Amino acid sequence: MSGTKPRTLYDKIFDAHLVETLPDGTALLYIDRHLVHEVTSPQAFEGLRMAKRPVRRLEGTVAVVDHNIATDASRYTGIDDPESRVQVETLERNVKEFNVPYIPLTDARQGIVHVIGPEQGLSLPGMTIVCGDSHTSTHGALGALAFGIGTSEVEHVLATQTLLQKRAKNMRVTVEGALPAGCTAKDIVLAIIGKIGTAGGNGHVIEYAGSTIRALDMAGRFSVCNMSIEAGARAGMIAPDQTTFDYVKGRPHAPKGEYFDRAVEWWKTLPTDEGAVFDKEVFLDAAEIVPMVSWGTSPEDVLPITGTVPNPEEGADEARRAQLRRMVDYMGLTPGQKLTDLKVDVVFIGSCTNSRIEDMRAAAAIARGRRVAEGVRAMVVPGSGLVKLQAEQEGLDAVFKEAGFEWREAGCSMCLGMNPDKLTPGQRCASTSNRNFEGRQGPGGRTHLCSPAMAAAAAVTGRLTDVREIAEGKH
Ligand SMILES: CC(C)[C@H](C(=O)O)[C@@H](O)C(=O)O
Ligand code: SF4
Repeated sequence: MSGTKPRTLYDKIFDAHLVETLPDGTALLYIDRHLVHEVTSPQAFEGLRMAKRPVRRLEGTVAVVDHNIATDASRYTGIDDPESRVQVETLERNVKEFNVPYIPLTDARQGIVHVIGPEQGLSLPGMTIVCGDSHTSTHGALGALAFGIGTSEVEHVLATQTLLQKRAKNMRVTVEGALPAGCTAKDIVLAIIGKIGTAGGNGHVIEYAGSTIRALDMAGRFSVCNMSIEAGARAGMIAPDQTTFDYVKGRPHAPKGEYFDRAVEWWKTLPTDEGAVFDKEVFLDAAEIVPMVSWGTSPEDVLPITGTVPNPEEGADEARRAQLRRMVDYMGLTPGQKLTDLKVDVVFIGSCTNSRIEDMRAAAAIARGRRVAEGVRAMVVPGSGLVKLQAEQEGLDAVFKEAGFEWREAGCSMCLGMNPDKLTPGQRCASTSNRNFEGRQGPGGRTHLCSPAMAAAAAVTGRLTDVREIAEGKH
């Protein structure tokens, strides 16, 4: 502990969970919540089995399937792909054998691990939260320390409920001012990564601060923290405030009554102290943010939708020029081409970045009374069964279906090519997910990351579109 020295949100949660510091300076941290999915857990359970160890703290652990499952009715009749099938069946066997709490496919609460954690109140402010998944940073939006771990660490947490960690450096990204029309949390985080690059957060935990961040609802905060890993950071966090407490209150696993009030008292002590020093600080003026879209194959290769495809020959050095040439080629682009001239084949609205009810509403607002353009496949994939139910209660499914969108079951879906929802080679997709790597949505697929409203706009016009034109009645 650092006595009266002003501390950051990250330092406070880290210190509160410190079991001991090893001679080499590595910290042993207590882990409050361990989320488990089918991709990164098989060898971890196998390790326990071989060592004849039980899961140390069952009530701190919860498992769900999300990556490998289909998002149509075929999900209930078995998985065709052998690798996917083995992963799902293995998880189901493991949770039975080890008694781990499990949310099965047939349960309305099933969904993407980073959507259901907060939704169920399993992820709470002040917690340490881990999962064998890089986008665990999402949960940091609650004012928690949440990060992805590798499979051997999954085994360590299962066995001991602790984790060995090196303390990260503190970085603060401050965004100030009112968000311009047509812009969302997704545009904020794409703009941040565009500015600091995919290595900008290396070795750091990012705290997002400033009036623009404070004004975001929880869904927006999850979107921002979700992509911290795309900026190279270990985790992303936002200080808990009234927005957080209101979100958490009444959730199934959140503390109740007097316990909730006591928890809030502690949560209120977590925000970074006045005078705490950050190792790195970045500032953004919200007024400069415009609806963003990625054009290349890395999340830092983003541009305002009003932009044009860069000319690789203008790259700073030969390495960058070669990289730009490759991206332009892979993405099937011509330098100087207007981004709004790019025709899309597929639109994907979903993923742990943008599949909450607020995202569904934002996309539906654009879809309402319009039609998906000829030849475009547009799919909407809610992040959980409960998001799906809520959207249906609000009539959003009808809005989407009338407009020609597919309305699917919850899962990771086309965010990554691990289940039947895939792009075919050469297909161009406007996607609300978080990664645009080569082949990410299927071999040869071309991904353009954007917000739900921007993705819906692309669906109805058939090309990348400035959502502000829709608001102006141009489409
Ligand atoms: C499958 C899993 C390990 C992976 C991750 O860690 O992020 C996936 O969720 C992803 O988004 O690429
Ligand atoms: S939705 Fe995408 S990013 Fe999120 S956990 Fe699933 S595969 Fe990973």
